[in-house]
Amino acid sequence: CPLTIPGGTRQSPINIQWRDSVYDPFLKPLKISYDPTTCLHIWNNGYSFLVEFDDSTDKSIIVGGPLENQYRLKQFHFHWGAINDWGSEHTVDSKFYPAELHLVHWNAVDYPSFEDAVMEGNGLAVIGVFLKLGARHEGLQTLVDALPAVRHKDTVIEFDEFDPSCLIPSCPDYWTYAGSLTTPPLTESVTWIIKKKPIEVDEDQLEAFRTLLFTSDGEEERRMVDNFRPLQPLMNRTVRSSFQ
Ligand SMILES: NS(=O)(=O)c1ccc(C(=O)NCc2cccc(O)c2)cc1
Ligand SMILES: [Zn+2]
Repeated sequence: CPLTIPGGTRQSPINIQWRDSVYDPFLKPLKISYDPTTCLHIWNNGYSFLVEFDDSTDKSIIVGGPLENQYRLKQFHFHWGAINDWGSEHTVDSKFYPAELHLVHWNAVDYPSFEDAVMEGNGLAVIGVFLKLGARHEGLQTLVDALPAVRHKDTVIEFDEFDPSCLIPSCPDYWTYAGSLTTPPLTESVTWIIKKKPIEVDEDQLEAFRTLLFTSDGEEERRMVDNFRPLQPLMNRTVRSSFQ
């Protein structure tokens, strides 16, 4: 079944060709309501650093946009480059951003667990936010200050009272398309919602991401950079926009 076999028909990331995206007037505004008390910890999983949330209730959810029902926030993480010329997973008109934020949600209405939802075509919804070089981002700084404590793979620290909506641009415009996870198992279960407007972060904040390591304590150090998947073919898909 194409849903679970990578090399399938709806792989991510893709290049978003602005002029080929189709305005869909029936797309609703995306409603985001996160409860900062659901924030649990930050951990370095050897691919990226993730901030994980308690997803045992509907306290932190998104609804609307292209989604049929509400989805629960499970974690967010980033992808970035060794230098500012690349690092994002998606591109816009073939332009890379230096980093990209992914807020990962799962359909707890139709499925009993994240592990089940990840195998279903409508199981996940990921909000993608581009990061561009500019002013220092105060909300991101609380995260950056915690990174030295998760420098090595498989390290974790408690992290609470963080509201990730501070990392999402207020401009409501987004693109959306049917895609997949961008790391193994690459399952084709993601409704992607890519915000049109990037957030601004400064050079020191991007450099802080690059001080993380793919490797565990005691192993030969390998800097955690360029943790983005190559672009995948669009195949028989249309990217819709919520804006004209
Ligand atoms: N970069 S991404 O947002 O596409 C992405 C989001 C989540 C995950 C993820 O949760 N991987 C772990 C996983 C996957 C399938 C089943 C599991 O139990 C865990 C991977 C990539
Ligand atoms: Zn990701």
